[in-house]
Amino acid sequence: MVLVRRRNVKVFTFAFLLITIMSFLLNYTHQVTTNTWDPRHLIMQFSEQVQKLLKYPKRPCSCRTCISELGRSLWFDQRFNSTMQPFLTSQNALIPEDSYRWWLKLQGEKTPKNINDTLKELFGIIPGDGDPLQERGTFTCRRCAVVGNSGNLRQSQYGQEIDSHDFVLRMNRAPTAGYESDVGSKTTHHFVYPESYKELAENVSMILIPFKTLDLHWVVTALTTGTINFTYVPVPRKIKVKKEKILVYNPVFMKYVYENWLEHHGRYPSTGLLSLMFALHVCDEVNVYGFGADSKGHWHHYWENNASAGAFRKTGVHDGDFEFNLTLTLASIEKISFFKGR
Ligand SMILES: CC(=O)N[C@H]1[C@H]([C@H](O)[C@H](O)CO)O[C@](OP(=O)(O)OC[C@H]2O[C@@H](n3ccc(N)nc3=O)[C@H](O)[C@@H]2O)(C(=O)O)C[C@@H]1O
Ligand SMILES: CC(=O)N[C@@H]1[C@@H](O[C@@H]2O[C@H](CO)[C@H](O)[C@H](O)[C@H]2O)[C@@H](O)[C@@H](CO)O[C@H]1O
Repeated sequence: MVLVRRRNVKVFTFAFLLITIMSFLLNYTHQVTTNTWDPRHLIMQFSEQVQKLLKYPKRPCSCRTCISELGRSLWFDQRFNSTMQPFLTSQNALIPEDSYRWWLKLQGEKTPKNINDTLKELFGIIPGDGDPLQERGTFTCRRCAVVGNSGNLRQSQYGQEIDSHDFVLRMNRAPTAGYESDVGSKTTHHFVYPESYKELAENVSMILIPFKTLDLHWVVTALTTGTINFTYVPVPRKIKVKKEKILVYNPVFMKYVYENWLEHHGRYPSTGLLSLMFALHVCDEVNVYGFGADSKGHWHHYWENNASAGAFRKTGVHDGDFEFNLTLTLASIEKISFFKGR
């Protein structure tokens, strides 16, 4: 009797362990979705999962390849720093002195307000707890589309494909209405600075890229008193964005992009490069659309004939050629996919 009970306990324990290990391995890639109870099929799946697990003991995502998996390109591994934090939050709002000094020079602000007071005021109004996009609790494959503003999107018919991503990141004055078949209609995150602000749909997260203290202060006033209406050009006094939807790009991350990736080319990174680098650090798969100058090397737009498209080359604020080559290099090592448009 005791012997039979012991054997039952052993069988039960063995079955329990087998089921636990199997379900762990089957869940490991999230790719096994259909359940068939054919034993041969199960054994094959089991051995496939074991092989993957042995090859990549701690995969960060369930995509075919994950951006943050190192060991594919030395060039990439030497530049990519997964500890860098793309968002400025109330938790990391103490900007180190060297980063602050660098950032302060970007637009040569003459009499900046105290940065700590400004951030305290800002995070007293917006939550400052980062973005759920960054929460990596569940083991998934985050597919992101980064959509630049290039005229090469005209007649591209990329719309549906862009909208199929989990996250769609757009920037500056980029419209979708009227251009859906080429650029899509979905936006989850929109990068702006005061001078490029456009009204956003209610469900879109606004990511402010601050290039000066005044930009941070502008968010405060644009949500309250409406007192700032000019920086180096006129800017909107008020913005219609829910406080919970406002996120802030981290100046420390900006410096990292400038040093590690841009290798000090140009005065500071463009919004396109900042968005792309942001995506590399928060997404598992990144597909890039709307990047590429016209035949004169100017940054033409898909929705307008922008007369000042070449201004950045004259002032040297951005090194468009270096940035473009960087994007192509990332594509050549298959860290991103680049869609060149027309
Ligand atoms: C006159 C001027 O200052 N133009 C700048 C404009 C302007 O301030 C905003 O559009 C205002 O809404 O902003 C910029 O950029 P812009 O808004 O033109 O474009 C966003 C990003 O898309 C990529 N791009 C754009 C056009 C093009 N033909 N090829 C591209 O690759 C680039 O990566 C670019 O960064 C900016 O913020 O970076 C950079 C531009 O130089
Ligand atoms: C064309 C140019 O050099 N304009 C600069 C302006 O640069 C723009 O800054 C934007 C952020 O505020 C964004 O980075 C855009 O891509 C840039 O073209 C600023 O540097 C401004 C500061 O006073 O000076 C203008 O001459």
